[in-house]
Amino acid sequence: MSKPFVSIEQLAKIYTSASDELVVFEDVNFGIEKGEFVCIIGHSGCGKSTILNVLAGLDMPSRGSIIMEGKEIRGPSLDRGVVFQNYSLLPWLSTLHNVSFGVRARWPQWSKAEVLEHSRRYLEMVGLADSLQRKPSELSGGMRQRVSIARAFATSPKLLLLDEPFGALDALTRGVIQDELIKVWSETQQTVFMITHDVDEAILLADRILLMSNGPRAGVAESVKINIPRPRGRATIVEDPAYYKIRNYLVNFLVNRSGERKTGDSQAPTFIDPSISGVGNENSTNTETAALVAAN
Ligand SMILES: Nc1ncnc2c1ncn2[C@@H]1O[C@H](COP(=O)(O)OP(=O)(O)OP(=O)(O)O)[C@@H](O)[C@H]1O
Repeated sequence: MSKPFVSIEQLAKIYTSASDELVVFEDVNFGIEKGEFVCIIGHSGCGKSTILNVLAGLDMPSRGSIIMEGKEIRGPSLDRGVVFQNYSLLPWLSTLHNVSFGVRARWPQWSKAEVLEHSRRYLEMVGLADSLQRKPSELSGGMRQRVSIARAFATSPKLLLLDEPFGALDALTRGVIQDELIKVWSETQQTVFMITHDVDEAILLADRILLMSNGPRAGVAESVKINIPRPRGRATIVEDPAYYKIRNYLVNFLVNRSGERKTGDSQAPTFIDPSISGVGNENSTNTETAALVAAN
């Protein structure tokens, strides 16, 4: 069988001190297909950001490797774009130049006009056409995160890594930017790996959700297929018959099963399709439980 676009193989992260050894996660194996939107969910400290940082080339695993298009990831590259929760914009540059900075680095042969036109187009997609000349300090948190998203997509990375990009935003802004992310993603069909603590956000955005067991010695326990048809919208997705089955399944895992240890974990995570009859009928529909999980 051919390898997926990105292949995470036997990944482990271990911190050692003079007196102690912390195995954050081990035997992590999964693949990401080209054009796929994959979300990863798990309780705090299980190692989600570490996995994302290894994918970005910003951290090294203690064991195992990540192979992208046949080549091992060993450092940062323009092939991989990252959006962090804290925006990380350059404060002295305007909105437009925060985006064009990356675009110019990506396509050095382009003329200045081409670079600016391309950057402007992505800022328009996220609703910032009227704020091109503003500095980050003159933007709200939501607007700053839109700039980060435009900047990441504008350089057309082969893999886009989103580390809880909406974690610091209020619920209303978060919803609007989720819609914008869906719009940009459906226009570009880029491959996305995203960390979120929000079960509803993951169902809205993902083709597949990876569920991590708790650390230490965390692992990717299950891979949950989200077969709700696209386009998806926040208002309409709840009407899909599969929605609550999937949601219940995820909440049940996080509340009741994420602490379970699997033995012989070295294989791919169990593949689950909660829309199939008999799967995901756990009784945990209430919003409070989901909010609790989202906050953890
Ligand atoms: N330099 C370090 N030395 C020791 N332990 C570390 C170091 N960096 C991270 N850790 C530990 O690694 C674990 C995983 O951290 P990571 O940030 O990847 O988790 P996470 O799942 O993304 O958490 P959260 O959801 O809270 O962001 C944590 O327990 C953290 O304390």
